[in-house]
Amino acid sequence: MKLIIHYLKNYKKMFLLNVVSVLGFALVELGIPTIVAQMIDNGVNRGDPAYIWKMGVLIAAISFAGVAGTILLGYCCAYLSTSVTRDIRNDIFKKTQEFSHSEFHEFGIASLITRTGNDAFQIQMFMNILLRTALMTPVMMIGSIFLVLRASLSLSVVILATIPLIVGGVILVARISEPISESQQSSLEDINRISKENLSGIRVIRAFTNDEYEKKRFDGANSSYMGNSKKLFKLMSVTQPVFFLLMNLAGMVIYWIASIMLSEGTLQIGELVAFMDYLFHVMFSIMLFCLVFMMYPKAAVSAGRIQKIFDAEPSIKNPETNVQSLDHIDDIVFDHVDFVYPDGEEAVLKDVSFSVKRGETIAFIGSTGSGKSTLINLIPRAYDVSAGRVLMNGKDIRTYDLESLRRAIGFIPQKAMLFSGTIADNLRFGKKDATMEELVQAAKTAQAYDFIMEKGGFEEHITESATNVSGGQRQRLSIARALIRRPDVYVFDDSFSALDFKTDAKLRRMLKKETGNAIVMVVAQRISSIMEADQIIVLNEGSIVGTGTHKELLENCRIYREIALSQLSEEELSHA
Ligand SMILES: Nc1ncnc2c1ncn2[C@@H]1O[C@H](COP(=O)(O)OP(=O)(O)OP(=O)(O)O)[C@@H](O)[C@H]1O
Repeated sequence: MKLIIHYLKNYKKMFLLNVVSVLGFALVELGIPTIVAQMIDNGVNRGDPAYIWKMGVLIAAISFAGVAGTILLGYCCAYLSTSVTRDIRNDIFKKTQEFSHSEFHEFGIASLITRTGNDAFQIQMFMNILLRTALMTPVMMIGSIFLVLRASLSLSVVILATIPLIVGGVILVARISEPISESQQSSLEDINRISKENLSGIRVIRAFTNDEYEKKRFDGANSSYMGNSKKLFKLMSVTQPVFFLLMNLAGMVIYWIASIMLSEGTLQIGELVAFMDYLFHVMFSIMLFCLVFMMYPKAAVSAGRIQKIFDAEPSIKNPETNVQSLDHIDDIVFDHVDFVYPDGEEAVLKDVSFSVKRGETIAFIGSTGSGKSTLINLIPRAYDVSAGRVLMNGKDIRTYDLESLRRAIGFIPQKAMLFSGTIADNLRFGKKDATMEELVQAAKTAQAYDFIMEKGGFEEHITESATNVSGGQRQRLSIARALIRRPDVYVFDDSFSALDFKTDAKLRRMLKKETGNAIVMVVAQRISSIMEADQIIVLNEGSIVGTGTHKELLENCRIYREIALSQLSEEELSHA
């Protein structure tokens, strides 16, 4: 509720209109039975057609006002519920943009998608009912109970005795349904996660003929969702008839008492008609109240899950005071850096120190899992160091404005990620206003120009998940995308791995010219990709075990020599 009220504050005028339409609606609904009662008792019973006509016209006029009020109410509810849901979705998206890797890891992508889609939708449904009924129910209930009491005190006793039974039942149903709703949402999350994994990994699944296993896995999650939904439906299907039964029993008792009162002359027929109308309104209000109450647990679970996103504090953020913009990067220094993943126990990087300055190329090599990607991920602050410091221009990178820091870095990730759209759109992701000349130049340097032309040019479409380009083509496009930015620092995280040796060599030669005055940081598995670097760092289990040029390392670093020997012939090595 706190979440909904918070967002409703932005729509005060519309909310006020909603309140007015509710009051109008209630006035009409409660006014008509009183007029009908007078029409029967003073017009029909006394045979006064003029009075009947007068009252008839009044009822028609009020009914029209009622219709207008109902339409207005529907409009206000739809407007408010859809607008608030849109705002919630926008804010979830905005918030997740601030998340660092840790928060994505903590929530999980499938869960974030479910929260943005289904959870927000649950709130929309709930709000729609809430806005119709939350205001109307108390007004109608209080108004009709007052009128019922005024019409006949003895008949009212029956209604007043029924209300606590219904309200108690509603509270019980809500208590039972809350944990079921929670499990239902989490099984929906499992369905989303498995679907996502299956659809994006369909080739691997087929190659390993795991279709059956995956079908079972999906069926498991789907059946669990069905089981929870069935429990909720069962609960509702028992609840509604029980409520109706209670209402009908109350109605029967009322008719029985009323028949005695009519025969004694203590009740008039018009009063009975009005009374039954009020009774209907009391019961109808309670029914609506029940509906809100039954939807509440589901919406509360969804709101709680969304609130958790809003409450999550991004672990990487701008400094609170003295934020400095980083307009250029002259050097990068790692000063005794240690790093432990948030959910890890052991340090993945241990006492790592090195420095690199403009115009230099530094390379990182080491066995898989030695910490190369982790190390370079510290540069754009995907994570922050656990101990030590990363310095740029002599200052800790945590003192710089995060956006300006990331703008100065051209990061080419291990897994090349392209977006659906044209090739030009993807390249301009690096620089929105890049000219065609800039696109061509970057594509040529990244050795992508020829295949772009073969594919039909820069306006050719990249499909979802970039399935219409090969792994090597994806890598070259993501290199071109970074080149367009002309950043101060290039970070290549194993970005040449899918290229053949010839293209790799040609690309590096072209890159050298393009990146001349920048800092270039390269992670690679191939010695040939890094042997010309000014400085090579050899990592082993998170620690630096060698630093130097290719030649120096061949002489004094055993691990480097072993890697080199496994890839190059003695002859190639002797020419190094
Ligand atoms: N998000 C994470 N959470 C916890 N541990 C992680 C995470 N990412 C990586 N690791 C662990 O950190 C260590 C270093 O991983 P990293 O990816 O940096 O190695 P790498 O040298 O780049 O390996 P590769 O050459 O295979 O890419 C590994 O033991 C890995 O399991």
